[in-house]
Amino acid sequence: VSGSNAVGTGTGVLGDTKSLNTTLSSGVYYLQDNTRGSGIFTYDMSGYSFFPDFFLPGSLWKDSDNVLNAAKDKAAVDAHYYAGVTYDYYKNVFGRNSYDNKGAAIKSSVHYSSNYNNAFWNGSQMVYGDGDGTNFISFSGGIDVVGHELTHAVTEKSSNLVYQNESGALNESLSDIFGTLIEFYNGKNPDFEIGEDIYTPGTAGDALRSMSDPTKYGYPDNYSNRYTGTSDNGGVHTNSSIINKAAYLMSEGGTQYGVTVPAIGRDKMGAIFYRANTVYLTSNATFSQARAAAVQSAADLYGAGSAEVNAVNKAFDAVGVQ
Ligand SMILES: CCC(=O)Oc1c(C)cccc1C(=O)O
Ligand SMILES: [Ca+2]
Ligand SMILES: [Ca+2]
Ligand SMILES: [Zn+2]
Repeated sequence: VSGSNAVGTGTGVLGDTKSLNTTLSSGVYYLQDNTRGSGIFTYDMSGYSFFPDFFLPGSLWKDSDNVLNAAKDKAAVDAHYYAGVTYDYYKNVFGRNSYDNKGAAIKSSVHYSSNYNNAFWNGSQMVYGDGDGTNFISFSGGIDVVGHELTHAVTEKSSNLVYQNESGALNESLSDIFGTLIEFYNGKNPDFEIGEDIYTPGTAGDALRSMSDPTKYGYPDNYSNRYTGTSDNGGVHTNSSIINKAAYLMSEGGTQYGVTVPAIGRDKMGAIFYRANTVYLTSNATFSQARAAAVQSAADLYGAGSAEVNAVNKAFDAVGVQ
């Protein structure tokens, strides 16, 4: 909408208060943030569940008084706010202007379908279900989830890794890696777990996936244990854990299967994977090619014989990827 920039307040999925960039137009406030790129726009799908995709993005979220503290506001508040944090991360850390590096508008729809236990990037926008309330609550309540979804768009505009088999697992891992780095950038209860804030509200301490110990949830932490079947596009949400573990080890250090990996820290790990995604990886990359891309990226950034290059090699050794 055309109008004037405003700042509202909102209550998030977890009950936390945050300020929101909104737009005032003809006496109505909209979740339209004009301060970032070509804007961040959050829409309402109102839980409509009959062929919902036909109705995406839904209606631009409107509010009467710029105070978004109602129950139905929470998912929209977090989708909007965390999209802004994700924009800020890519802009401030890598100088990237939105997911396409050309300031593309960022669109999110919340209350997609009903009891919908998923979140996804549909090729044009982010879409968030509210969960069934037992297995999941509103997906936009997890900053690592929001960062994960928008990173699918970054990847699509960069390596464009094909969403199946090893390239698909790499695609998924990049989303988990940057979803996590965005969670650390935001600075509130950061961890190397995925989706912990919106998974099983009745159970504390669990998550969808763990980067530090994938086996906690039955996922592989080495290439020899990879899934080779056809479900989930050839195990993209399973085999991603192999690369997630390598990224975790590079960042935090550790030893597994007799291989000790020295820590280089989150920022350098992020810089290496960002350069791999934007400079070296091709759409059909294998895990082995991802290792080569990460090694080359580390060499470019820190020198061929650097401690960072050594850490990358050791991390991929530790997960059995040559
Ligand atoms: C951490 C975010 C995530 O994994 O979202 C998905 C879910 C919950 C189900 C199916 C696909 C995705 C995805 O975005 O890969
Ligand atoms: Ca997390
Ligand atoms: Ca839980
Ligand atoms: Zn994903």
